[in-house]
Amino acid sequence: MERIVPARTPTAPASARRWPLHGSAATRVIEQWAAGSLAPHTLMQRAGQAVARLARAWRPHARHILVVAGGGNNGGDGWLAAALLQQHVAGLPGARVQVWALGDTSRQPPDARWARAQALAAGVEVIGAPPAEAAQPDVVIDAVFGLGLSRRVQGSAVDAVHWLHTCAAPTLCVDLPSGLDADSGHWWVEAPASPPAPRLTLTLLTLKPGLFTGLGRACAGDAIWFDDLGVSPALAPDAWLTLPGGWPDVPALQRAHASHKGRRGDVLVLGGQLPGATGVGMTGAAILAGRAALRAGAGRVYVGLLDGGAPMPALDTGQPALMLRTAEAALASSLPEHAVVVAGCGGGPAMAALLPALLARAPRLVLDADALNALGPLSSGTALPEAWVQRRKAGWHTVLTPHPLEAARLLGCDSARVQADRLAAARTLAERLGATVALKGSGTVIAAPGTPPLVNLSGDGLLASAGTGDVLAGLIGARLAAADEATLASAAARADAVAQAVAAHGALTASWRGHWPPTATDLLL
Ligand SMILES: NC(=O)C1=CN([C@@H]2O[C@H](COP(=O)(O)OP(=O)(O)OC[C@H]3O[C@@H](n4cnc5c(N)ncnc54)[C@H](OP(=O)(O)O)[C@@H]3O)[C@@H](O)[C@H]2O)[C@@H](O)CC1
Ligand SMILES: Nc1ncnc2c1ncn2[C@@H]1O[C@H](COP(=O)(O)OP(=O)(O)O)[C@@H](O)[C@H]1O
Repeated sequence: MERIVPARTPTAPASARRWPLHGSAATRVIEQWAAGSLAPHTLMQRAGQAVARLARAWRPHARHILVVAGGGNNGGDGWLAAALLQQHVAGLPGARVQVWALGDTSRQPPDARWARAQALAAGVEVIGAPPAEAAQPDVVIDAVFGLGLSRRVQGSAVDAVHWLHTCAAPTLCVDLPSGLDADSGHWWVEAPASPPAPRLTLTLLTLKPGLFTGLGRACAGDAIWFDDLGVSPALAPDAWLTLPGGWPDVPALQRAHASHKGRRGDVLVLGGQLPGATGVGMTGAAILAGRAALRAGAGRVYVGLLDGGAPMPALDTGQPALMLRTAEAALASSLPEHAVVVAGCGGGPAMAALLPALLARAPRLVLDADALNALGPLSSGTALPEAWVQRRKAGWHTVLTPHPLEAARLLGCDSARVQADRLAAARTLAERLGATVALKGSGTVIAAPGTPPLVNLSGDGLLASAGTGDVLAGLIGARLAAADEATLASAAARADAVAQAVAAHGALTASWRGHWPPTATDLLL
């Protein structure tokens, strides 16, 4: 059994911290393959044992244990855990193991029927409704739905799932929090996704993508544990969960004595509309991206501001090393050809006019915010603009960093649709544009053509404030600027590089100990 969340900060090389993610279809194949080579009920026995072991380790003094068991094999895991916990607490004062049984037991699959028989033989108490408020259990085990849920919850299970998500007792979820879609992190029931009590999830056999993106992290609780039930899946993963370290590599920079700023890579940020005639300024966004690129080790960082008729600031007093200029001046130079261009942060509508030149000139281009909005819908029914075709032919690198609404605009749908299947949304955009896509949010998904997507493990809700996306864009710019062309040769390598920057960005809040949540500027201190 391994704890995946909270993650330990990696010190190992980039590839050391990655775990295969298998969706429901792949997990079924693995389950069938394993079940075929093991004695009957072995997998469920191992699953029930793992659940009981973790429940005891987490709440060693629990005497009143409630298992909420559904009608399928997820419920089976719960029934077996109840049998084992009953044996453990039997004879202790106040001991009580109850199973709130849902579903039609006459339709239980064979493994679950066997597990239920074990529990009844062990003497667990079966109940048909939740315990009264006054008799709150010390710990609850959520075994209503696991892998078998792929549509809206119906019937009596609705109330049970709602109860589970509002009850005040610590809750251990078996395989998946009931209500969560294993593949997408979509939530299939009307109930608060963030429960009030401490909870953890023990996922079994495989790690499922839905636990780590969308609403997965919010529903799964403070910790996610994994038990492979002794089975090593010989099946290619649908995606990878990543926590790459190794960047920025400060010791390597210290060792590079003969280095100079020209070797560390240049970044040009284009955006940051100044408050001109419209009175609306977004200069800070470009400054944040520039500061982040500099902080992360880029040798020279230029910020080209969209002037909008307002006077240019002479410098960024917080980071005077940033070289400020107008966007026009930046574009009149050769910077777009040789620097990594990060375009769009606070760019406003003026970004649209600059975009064609950037697409045609910048071999390494990161498109964020208003640069994405300026792209317009790139729905599959229409031909891609010629500039995209040419970029692909030339093997140029484009990174898109949409948040869900920006992704929805690009896909011509709404953000709920994007959030309902973040992996699919990121993959679609990446394949369509031949680009690397970082779909931001809880569990940022990094997708590139022809390679399984990556789901980032670092970061948390402390990042949910204005400007943190600009910081990420700057970090990605710096990461690309640090790479020589050979190391970005494949789509998978480019995705890895972007994933390193996303992981470093998420890690910025991990050590935050301030009284207040950090602002985007605080992240760069
Ligand atoms: N076999 C083994 O040895 C191992 C199994 N393992 C465990 O099995 C789990 C998968 O079990 P599973 O395939 O039986 O699915 P599960 O999550 O229990 O759901 C099925 C039940 O839910 C019901 N139901 C579904 N949708 C519904 C809805 N919308 N609204 C209402 N009801 C709905 C459905 O009812 P039905 O659709 O049949 O009417 C049925 O009763 C997996 O997550 C893991 O915990 C692992 O430990 C490995 C070893
Ligand atoms: N709950 C969360 N968990 C992890 N990361 C988050 C969460 N909320 C926001 N973030 C991250 O914060 C950043 C916000 O970016 P964005 O929405 O573009 O903000 P802005 O445009 O104001 O800079 C993204 O990198 C996103 O992944």
